[in-house]
Amino acid sequence: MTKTQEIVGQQTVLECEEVCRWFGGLQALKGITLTVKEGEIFGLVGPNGSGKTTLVNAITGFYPPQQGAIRFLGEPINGLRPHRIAQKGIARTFQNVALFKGLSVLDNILLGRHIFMRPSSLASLFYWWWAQKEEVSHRVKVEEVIDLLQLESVRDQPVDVIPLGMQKRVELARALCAEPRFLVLDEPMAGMNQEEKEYMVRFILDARDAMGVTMLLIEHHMDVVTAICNRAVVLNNGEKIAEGPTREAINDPAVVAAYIGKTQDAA
Ligand SMILES: Nc1ncnc2c1ncn2[C@@H]1O[C@H](COP(=O)(O)OP(=O)(O)OP(=O)(O)O)[C@@H](O)[C@H]1O
Repeated sequence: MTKTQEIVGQQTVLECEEVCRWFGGLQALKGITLTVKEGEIFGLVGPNGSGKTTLVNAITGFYPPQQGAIRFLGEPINGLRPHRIAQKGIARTFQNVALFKGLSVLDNILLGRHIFMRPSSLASLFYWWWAQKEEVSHRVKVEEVIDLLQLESVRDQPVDVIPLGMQKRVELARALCAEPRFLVLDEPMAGMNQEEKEYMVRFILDARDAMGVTMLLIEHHMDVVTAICNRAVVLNNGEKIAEGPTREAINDPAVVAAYIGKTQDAA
């Protein structure tokens, strides 16, 4: 048994049941059902335009589903605003790097703590001693994550001057600082070279092991998906066409046909 299989628990963290989403006349999700267990790295794959990001946007509240149910730790979350879903323990990274240019790596990571910060800056002004204490606890978590993802050498640099591979790592760090129970990674290796990909794989596994976070991974690099995902679901044209242990799911004849079909369309 591999290390990955050993740490998968029995508790269901995320359930999607018959999730549907339309954009005007286009049905981007056609009744998607899936279940993610505690400790899993769950792969979500499929050709371009198959509905992966739409499903992630449904889970994280950006585009709530118009039909179906999404439950997090048994509690319905569809219909909640994105910030409420984040406060319940779901964090995400974005397909395109979404960092605050001009701010340092450290400040970008600190922003991951915003879900724990109190809304009243007035209270902080009067109770400055209390605010200082709070600031120290945020810093402690941030330092832990900087250490885990080996970002020490770039912590004070503006985020836009560091290489893309590191920017993606900063995004991962910011998401981990929210101490999520469930983390959605939307193409964390896009645009990376082989060496950067290998580093990122290591950091994702380290984060899962050190922080016990369950993950949903969208990824086009099939070598990465087979290496680190316990199970996977494959989408095509908004439908689930395969599901199961990763290697079995992505070698399913329907999946091979879907990818070949896309290649021919593009030719
Ligand atoms: N905001 C939107 N408005 C209109 N159509 C959208 C919107 N978001 C997604 N779509 C459409 O929904 C379908 C699924 O798109 P989605 O981005 O979820 O696919 P994907 O599998 O994530 O693709 P990729 O791998 O290229 O990121 C596509 O046809 C897309 O054009």
